Amino acid sequence: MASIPNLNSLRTGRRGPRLRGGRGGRAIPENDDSSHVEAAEAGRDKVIQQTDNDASSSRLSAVALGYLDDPYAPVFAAQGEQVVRRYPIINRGTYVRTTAIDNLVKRFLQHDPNQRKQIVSLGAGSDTRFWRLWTDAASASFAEVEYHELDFEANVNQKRASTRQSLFISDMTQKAEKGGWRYHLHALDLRNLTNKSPPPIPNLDPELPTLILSECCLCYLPPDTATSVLQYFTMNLKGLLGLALYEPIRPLDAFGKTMVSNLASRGIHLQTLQRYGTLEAQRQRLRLAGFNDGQGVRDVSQMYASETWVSRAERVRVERLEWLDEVEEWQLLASHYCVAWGWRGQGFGEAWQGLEGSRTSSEDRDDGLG
Ligand SMILES: C[S@@+](CC[C@H](N)C(=O)[O-])C[C@H]1O[C@@H](n2cnc3c(N)ncnc32)[C@H](O)[C@@H]1O
Repeated sequence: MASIPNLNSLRTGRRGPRLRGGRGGRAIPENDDSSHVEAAEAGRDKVIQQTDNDASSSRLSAVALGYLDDPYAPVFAAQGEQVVRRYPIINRGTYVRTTAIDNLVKRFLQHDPNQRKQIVSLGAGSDTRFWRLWTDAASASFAEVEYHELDFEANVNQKRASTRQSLFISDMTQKAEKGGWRYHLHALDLRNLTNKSPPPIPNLDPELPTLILSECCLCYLPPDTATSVLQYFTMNLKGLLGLALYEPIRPLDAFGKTMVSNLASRGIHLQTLQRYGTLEAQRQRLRLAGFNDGQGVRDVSQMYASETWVSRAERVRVERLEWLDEVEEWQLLASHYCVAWGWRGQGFGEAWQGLEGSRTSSEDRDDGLG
């Protein structure tokens, strides 16, 4: 399998300046080099932080066209951002990805409804799921929830400012709190969770059944770091534990190669894409990271075609929203993204039962695709 350079090996910031041998064996600090490396690293982080603008503008487009019902999305749009109408295949993809993860989360919340639960959203960016779910929960009386969002400080500061400035959001957050739903926003570089002494995540309760979400987040980390981040949670949380992730797959076919090179031209190297490029590799990855009681994975194209994920009525509704004549392109795009889920503990097995439908082994083989 082709490999890409491990950019993380260039990171020196957390270790302090490297030393190199001077004349006579004297060690001198490599300050000049390390400041360049740090600047390059900060630049790469910034590019990754800004990927949230794409997520936010895709969400706005899908909401404006009626794919998603999300009154909270405009609150977190970048200041002055206009709704840019995305291509129909992008809007449909945003719809499937959002509703698929919602489905996994709601099943988790509905299972054993009197049990207090916890959700940890990695790289949450401008995601609005907390408020959307709370609106549902208020009518469906789901369990009490501790909802944690983690992201880089720059993104968290922006989100915190938006939540404070918007009366609508602060009002909903307060109402949610009265109803037992608490929102926690943490500025944290996830890579620091792999340190020997990781920073604490305030109010994270190790005893609660927990669902971890990574919607296009862990894919920006080197695969080993992504695994270590997951292991931080599998080791520190004691009870039921589940993970739902969404990320691109199949980098090796013609479409995949174009996807990789388009991203590279923007300075984005999706580091897990090569290693976890197939459905089976995603399944195995979850197993090895400690979600070893069960795993499931479907690509977005399979999800859209399955009643388990998108009901017939929803498909009819979605297909009336706008004309999509690039059916082949849709299939291609949608087969290059997947949602994977895995768990430890019986409760998740029950909550997520039957989600893969009638999976055949050939569907998972992905031969020639990834
Ligand atoms: C493509 S955005 C997705 C945002 C959101 N999950 C969504 O789907 O709408 C990726 C997010 O992951 C965050 N992220 C990536 N690497 C991270 C890291 N090492 N620590 C914290 N956040 C990270 C980025 O800052 C960004 O907000």
